Amino acid sequence: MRSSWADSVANADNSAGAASGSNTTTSSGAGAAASRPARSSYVPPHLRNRPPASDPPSSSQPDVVFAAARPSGVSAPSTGSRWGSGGGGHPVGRSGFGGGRSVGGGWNPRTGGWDRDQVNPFGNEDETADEAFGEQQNTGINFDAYEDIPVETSGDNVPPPANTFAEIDLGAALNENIRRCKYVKPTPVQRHAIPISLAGRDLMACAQTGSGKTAAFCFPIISGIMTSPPLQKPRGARTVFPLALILSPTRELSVQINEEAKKFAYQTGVKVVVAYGGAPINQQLRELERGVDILVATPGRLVDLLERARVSLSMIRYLALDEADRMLDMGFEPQIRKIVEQMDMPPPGVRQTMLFSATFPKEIQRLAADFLAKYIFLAVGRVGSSTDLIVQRVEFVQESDKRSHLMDLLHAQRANGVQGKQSLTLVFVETKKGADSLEHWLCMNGFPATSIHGDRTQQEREYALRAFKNGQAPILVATDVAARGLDIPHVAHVVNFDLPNDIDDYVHRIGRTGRAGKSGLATAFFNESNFSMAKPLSELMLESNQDVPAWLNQYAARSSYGGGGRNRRSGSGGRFGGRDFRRDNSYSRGGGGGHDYYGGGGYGGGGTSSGYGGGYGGNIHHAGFSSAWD
Ligand SMILES: Nc1ncnc2c1ncn2[C@@H]1O[C@H](COP(=O)(O)OP(=O)(O)OP(=O)(O)O)[C@@H](O)[C@H]1O
Repeated sequence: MRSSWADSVANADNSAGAASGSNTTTSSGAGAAASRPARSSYVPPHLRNRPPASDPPSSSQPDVVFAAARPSGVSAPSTGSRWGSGGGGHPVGRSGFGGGRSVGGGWNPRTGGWDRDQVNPFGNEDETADEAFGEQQNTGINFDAYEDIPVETSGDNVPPPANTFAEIDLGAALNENIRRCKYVKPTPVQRHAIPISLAGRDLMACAQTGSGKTAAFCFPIISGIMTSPPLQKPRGARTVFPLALILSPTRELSVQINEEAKKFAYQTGVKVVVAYGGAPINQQLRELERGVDILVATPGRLVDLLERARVSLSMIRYLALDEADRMLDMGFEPQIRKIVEQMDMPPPGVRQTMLFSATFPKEIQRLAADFLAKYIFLAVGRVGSSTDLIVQRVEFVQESDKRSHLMDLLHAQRANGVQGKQSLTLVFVETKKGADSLEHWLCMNGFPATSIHGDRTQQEREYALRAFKNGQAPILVATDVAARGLDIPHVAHVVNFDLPNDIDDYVHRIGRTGRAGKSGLATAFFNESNFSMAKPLSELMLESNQDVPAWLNQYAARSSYGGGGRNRRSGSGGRFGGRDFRRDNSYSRGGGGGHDYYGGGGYGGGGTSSGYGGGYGGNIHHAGFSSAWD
């Protein structure tokens, strides 16, 4: 562990220790597991060791909270205040401008006019941006934590990384928004990915959760649209022609990317619109008709819009898939192929394609290559690794003891002040039913909780997320619908109440904490039913400098390779095996019609476009760090 962030991690560690130390329901070894006491009837922790009358469960708090977690007359989320009060043009990048809340708009440098529809996504933040900048530069964001991360790039003629935003020519308006976002310097994935994308190259990028991938694909898209000459868009009856498409697997993530992209695109003249399922399509159609350059969408809603001929992809110049491995796994692949290959989108090589995720199993990399042309592979940290900003704990908890154990953790957090006003806990469970039932049980026991899963209406999902973010319900019980991409400040603790079957899902889940250089805590409940996860979990923990319990190592030793789940860690032949699949000697696609390949990589010939010229160009940058990366 490095000293720059050791203190904060140690604090989290202490609280975790306190949180788990009080518990006697967990055993600490596989051997101990065998001699576990018989199941006892459950007594809520707050009633234990107390006279019955002295501490009755609160009856009012749960009801209030439970009611608060349900929508009633929910209003649409506010995206911020309206910008400015007067009309008239204003120079791009002018600081300290306005901050007013009345109707207004924003300067559109692309049309050279005033854009009435533009909303100031920075709200009042912008009023104080000037003072804040320089004084509170990214308070709480510890970039030193990322400095040592090994970076691997492979591909032909990789553009050099940039160390500062100033080195990258993103344009004045975008630079101003970066300043408003209080981003002082690029994160490692941004340093590498932005110059690659600005050079027009396709990219498959893998970087740890919370390391700034959203900006890494948004900045080049916005900058590219800003600097290119305006295209004459066809005048289809009611069809719109976006120039960029950003696809993400969940509605909430699409909403979040839209909000981020709107900030980055503010006063650039680049219009961002979001379309996702579960929300009224007519409202989204009206938004689209007002103009769209960047369309952020979930696949299902986009297919709907394409089939209604309300969106055409014929002018797409940029395609970004966030959580790309998820987008190309079995659930989504047919829809993605339909959108990308069977509609009117320009082919690879004509459009520019960027794929981003924190995890990228090799079999998915192989599929993804179909969407790319002569691409550069970028890995910041090992592919699929978790950041060591997250303190990971695994505790042996039998199914029947999980609720009691969770309550112990939550009580200890309260006692230790870890769950202060702004400190949030995200609890992952396997099923939607399980989420409902745990939420209800927590509320009944005095813990303000809400839940998010696929059986809740979109309104309920958005309401739950809002209640969680604003601390009204500081415990969110979630299925995997909340596992990827969501950037929620102040999530201090992620609890894997039910472990997933796939180590990549675990990486994304715990990645909801420990973001942007902050530390976080993740606790997993493990029992015999998670046997297949023992090995990948212990490997992952070891790799991210965590203490692996001896009993977990014993389970790992007993488990066979490849058992259960998509265990790419074991399958890829070693802890540090996850990287560009093209470097794998066994890479052979046999006679396919791919667009891009490495010459000499065992590719089976017959490609329809150019081979990967110039031989293999792999680079590994170690910023003063020698690891087992090689
Ligand atoms: N250069 C920067 N300086 C400061 N903060 C940044 C910078 N870039 C991004 N951030 C912040 O870091 C946080 C995480 O970024 P982001 O959500 O893009 O992560 P991610 O890599 O996409 O994570 P995930 O894999 O979970 O989707 C966000 O709050 C974002 O505003």
